[in-house]
Amino acid sequence: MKIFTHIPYNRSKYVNTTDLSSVALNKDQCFPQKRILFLKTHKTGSSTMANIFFRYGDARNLTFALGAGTILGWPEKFHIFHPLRMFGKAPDILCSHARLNKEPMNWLFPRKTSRYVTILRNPEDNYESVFNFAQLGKSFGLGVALDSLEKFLDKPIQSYNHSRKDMMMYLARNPMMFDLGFSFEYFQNLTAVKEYIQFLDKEFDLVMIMDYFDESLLLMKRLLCWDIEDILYVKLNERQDKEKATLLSARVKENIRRWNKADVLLFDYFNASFWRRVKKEGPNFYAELNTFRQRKQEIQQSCLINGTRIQRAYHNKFVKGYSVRNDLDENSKRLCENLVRTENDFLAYLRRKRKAKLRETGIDKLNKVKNETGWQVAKDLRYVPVRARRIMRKSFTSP
Ligand SMILES: Nc1ncnc2c1ncn2[C@@H]1O[C@H](COP(=O)(O)OS(=O)(=O)O)[C@@H](OP(=O)(O)O)[C@H]1O
Repeated sequence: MKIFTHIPYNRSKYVNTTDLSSVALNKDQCFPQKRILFLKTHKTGSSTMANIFFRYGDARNLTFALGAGTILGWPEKFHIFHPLRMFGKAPDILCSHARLNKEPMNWLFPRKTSRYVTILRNPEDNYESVFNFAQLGKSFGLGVALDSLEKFLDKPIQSYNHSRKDMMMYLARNPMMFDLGFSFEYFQNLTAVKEYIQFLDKEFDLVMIMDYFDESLLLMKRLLCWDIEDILYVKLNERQDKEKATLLSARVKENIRRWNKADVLLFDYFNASFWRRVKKEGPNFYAELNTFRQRKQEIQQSCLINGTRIQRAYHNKFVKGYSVRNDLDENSKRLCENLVRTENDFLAYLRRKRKAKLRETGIDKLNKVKNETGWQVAKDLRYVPVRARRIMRKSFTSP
């Protein structure tokens, strides 16, 4: 069976997209944008997003900013040296967990020629998911049972100990603002929170909302001048039902909001601006949304066997996964497998691909110090020192 109708990308069809400022375009014309910084926030559907970027970039041989693992220096603020070891050329796409740091990011992804995108989720569900994923109950000595969140919120930590070894503790309050580079010391400072949100508004070309994933993707598609085929996806990294606290009481929800007030202000601000933006897109937005949803359903039905299975996402984390149908032609099989590929697996593949590319250019050889055996292997240029007396005599003879 053949599934994907996507016309293979034809580079010559488009002008060089690195600097569009001098290109005159008709009103309806645009060029696919391929230089993207996706600021990956925790538990916001960001792995589903990363999968979209991985597939887009891989198909076009774009370069990714890659770290050694899933993160790029997180929880430290992003620094150029985090992806440096994987450099061959400036990356086209960054979509691994990296904590926002304006200057190095703007240097690596110039604002004029790149698009900045991130994603948020309503703070109640986001925090519940983060708390569970990061096993914060365990870190705070409250166990891993689903009620550990409620217990924690009854008496949350008063001060933060930066020296704790448990990295996930950094997500204990306002996880989205933390990922977006906001510092703890300002978490309880309303003026600072509001100012930082204004800064983020200027820094990002699009802030997606996970709760409206399809609408968000469509806005992104339009911003990046992509095709519907480029934003097809299946939901990745979904917790198993037994790990979800489905019925949070009104009290727990309210406490989540109070404890994560900076995230609440962040979400409310961008949720409102999101809907203003959708409204500006006009009625054809919803027609395209329908087309997208139909196509997404088609792809999911054609690619996957009904139902989910348990899949390892990280070393000790198991999430809902999928099985690809076994009656597909080779090309469709590969595309379907990529659609459901875990982040770690995709990253490992991209690192291998990068390494092979560097080897081709010779760059990786330059970095390697070859094991050398010593100069004794040949004797003809053997070192024979001139004795001091003979040099003296020679240097006094006239030319
Ligand atoms: N498309 C779409 N729509 C709605 N929800 C989605 C989608 N994709 C992922 N998810 C949910 O996002 C949660 C995982 O988020 P991340 O991938 O960002 O997690 S991680 O920080 O990278 O580990 C995880 O939430 P929980 O299941 O509540 O933990 C996923 O179910």
